[in-house]
Amino acid sequence: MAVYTEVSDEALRTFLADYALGELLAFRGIAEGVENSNYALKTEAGDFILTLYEKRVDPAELPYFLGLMDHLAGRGLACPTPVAGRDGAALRSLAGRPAAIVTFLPGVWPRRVRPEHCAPLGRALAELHVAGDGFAMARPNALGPAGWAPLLDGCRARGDEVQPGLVAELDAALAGILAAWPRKGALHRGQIHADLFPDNVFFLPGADARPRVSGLIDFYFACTDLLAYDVAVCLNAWCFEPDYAFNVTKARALVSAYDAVRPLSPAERTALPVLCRGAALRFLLTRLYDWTHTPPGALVTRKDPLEYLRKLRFFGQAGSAAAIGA
Ligand SMILES: Nc1ncnc2c1ncn2[C@@H]1O[C@H](COP(=O)(O)OP(=O)(O)OP(=O)(O)O)[C@@H](O)[C@H]1O
Ligand SMILES: N[C@@H](CCO)C(=O)O
Repeated sequence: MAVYTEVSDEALRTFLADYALGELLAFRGIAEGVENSNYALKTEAGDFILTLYEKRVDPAELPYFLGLMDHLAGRGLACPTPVAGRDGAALRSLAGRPAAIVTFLPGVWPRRVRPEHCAPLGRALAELHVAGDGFAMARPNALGPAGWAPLLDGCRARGDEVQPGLVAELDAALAGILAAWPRKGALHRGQIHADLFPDNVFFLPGADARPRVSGLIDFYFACTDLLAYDVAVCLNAWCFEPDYAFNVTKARALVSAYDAVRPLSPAERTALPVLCRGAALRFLLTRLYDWTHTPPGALVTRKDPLEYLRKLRFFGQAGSAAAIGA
């Protein structure tokens, strides 16, 4: 569940009085998501999402996230648009937490990814990268290569409880990835989503009944980093079957649709295998950290780290970019 902070009727009415959204018509907590408290809000002005930012979000970073969504939506990307209060500020406070209202996006995220989802996803990712151009703020990727060794150190004591030998395997993988990582300036940088998993991409059927992307959400890992790394995140999150087999048809659809909007440079294409290994390690490490640090009974849903060990091993032996659909 993801309603950590309860909002009383009275607090909500006082909060909404600072917006020009008309009367409140409906309000309910949303169970999905693990990071923040989310509410669906309906007023005379339409449908919105109210988010109360919880402990894992640094309030100092919220102007970047909200500013980026505003910039991308202004460039026509289907992402939530922050709604400003009467005083022009979108970032406010409610029930003792930083809070913001964003526009509601219609659509449903795919519970089971089909090949037909992958081309629209690739196109939407490239559109995000193109639309991010010109956004003036920057945010370093806290979960990028420099963050992996400290994360692994945090898992050292209990990592092998998840699988014997895991920590040594990850030490070796990390060393290999860092040695092969693209040097500074070699690949294009920009604003990336960095967590574009299926539960963050909404689809609706298009006129031809094929899925089309209706919205991208959850920009709270967004940062300024290698654009091709975002492609690597998507190859990890979208292109494996439930039995962990890599589906190269999905990968080709994703990469070629991306490439049609924002052509990958030869250097980006060549780097994709190591970027995929890095992305697999990133999700493995954050999952392993949560797995070994979350007390039983906590509200946070723990995700399986070993899913990403399999992906890391796959990308470690996959070899060329062609083998992973690029
Ligand atoms: N702009 C939006 N339009 C429609 N639904 C939304 C929107 N933003 C969030 N939601 C709904 O709220 C749910 C949780 O949102 P989100 O994934 O951002 O939560 P979170 O707690 O920050 O995330 P996570 O745990 O995935 O990092 C989504 O699955 C979706 O159902
Ligand atoms: N997408 C991440 C969770 C953080 O949003 C994962 O699956 O590990």
